Amino acid sequence: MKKGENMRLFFTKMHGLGNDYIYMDGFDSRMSKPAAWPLEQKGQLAVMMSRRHTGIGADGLIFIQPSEEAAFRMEMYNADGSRGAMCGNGIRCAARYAYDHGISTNQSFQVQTDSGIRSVYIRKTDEGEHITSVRVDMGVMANLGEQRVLLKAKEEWTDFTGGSFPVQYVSAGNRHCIFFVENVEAFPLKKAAELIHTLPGNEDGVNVEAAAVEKIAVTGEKYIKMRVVERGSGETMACGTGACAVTAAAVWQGYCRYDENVEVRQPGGILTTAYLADGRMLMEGPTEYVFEGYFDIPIASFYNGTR
Ligand SMILES: N[C@H](CCC[C@H](N)C(=O)O)C(=O)O
Repeated sequence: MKKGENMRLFFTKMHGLGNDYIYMDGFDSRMSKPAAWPLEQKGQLAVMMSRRHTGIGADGLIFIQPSEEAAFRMEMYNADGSRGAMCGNGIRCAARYAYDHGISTNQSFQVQTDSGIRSVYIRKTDEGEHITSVRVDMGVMANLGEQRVLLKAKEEWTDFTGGSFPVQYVSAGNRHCIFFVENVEAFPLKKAAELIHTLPGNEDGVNVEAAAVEKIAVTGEKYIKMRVVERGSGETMACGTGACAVTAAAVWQGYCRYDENVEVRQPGGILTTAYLADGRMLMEGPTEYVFEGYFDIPIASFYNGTR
């Protein structure tokens, strides 16, 4: 391709609970093998395409790439161009895409991620006509320790008086920091996330959640309410790895039990998780197509990140 020319990039936009990503298919013969593109350019592309006004609009960009170890390899970038190691809503959508496009012909298959191989299962209606959800074995959740953080009320924080909060760090293949709070909606999550990012150990970023374990009044059944400010994407409507991390933390803190299904309710909808006694976390939830199309970028802007 010559300087001054456009490069045409085909994509499919999908979302899981409103956590929306642009998917680019490295198996698609119309594309010039994105697996070979330099990482920096893929990050720049994520920034350009994710912009809500001048791009396609998304929380990030996910490449579905050929793999020697699994049906495909998932390579994810946040909206700010940073690389993400794992994405729970993303892996469900990528798996759904792979099944629908013949990349896997089995309903059960494996996906390679930057934090290891994950097993996925495409669940269908009894007649086998429709896909109802995708379940993922999210692997082992690692306890990265607890900390007490002081959120001081700043003058401009008129709605928040501050306080000292215990937080739980969890790796769900990516890093999470969880505040268990009384009122998830009222908690100043953005401010809390800003503070958490300044603490030692979080230099490379961290996904920050506010969560509460609540009960359905009539049945007494427990569920988790959660909001998230994601590393590299800001506040999103939902986070799959976040739901898993919060479920593990709720079990460690004694709010929930091993081997029980837990509903994690987020602004974008509900995910079901189950923390198995053997340490694995299962996550199941919906996947939706939004639209597909192509994105033309002038080759020059691809190399300097503008559009
Ligand atoms: N939304 C995602 C997480 C994206 C990962 C990310 N923000 C990071 O760790 O850099 C999820 O459903 O799990």
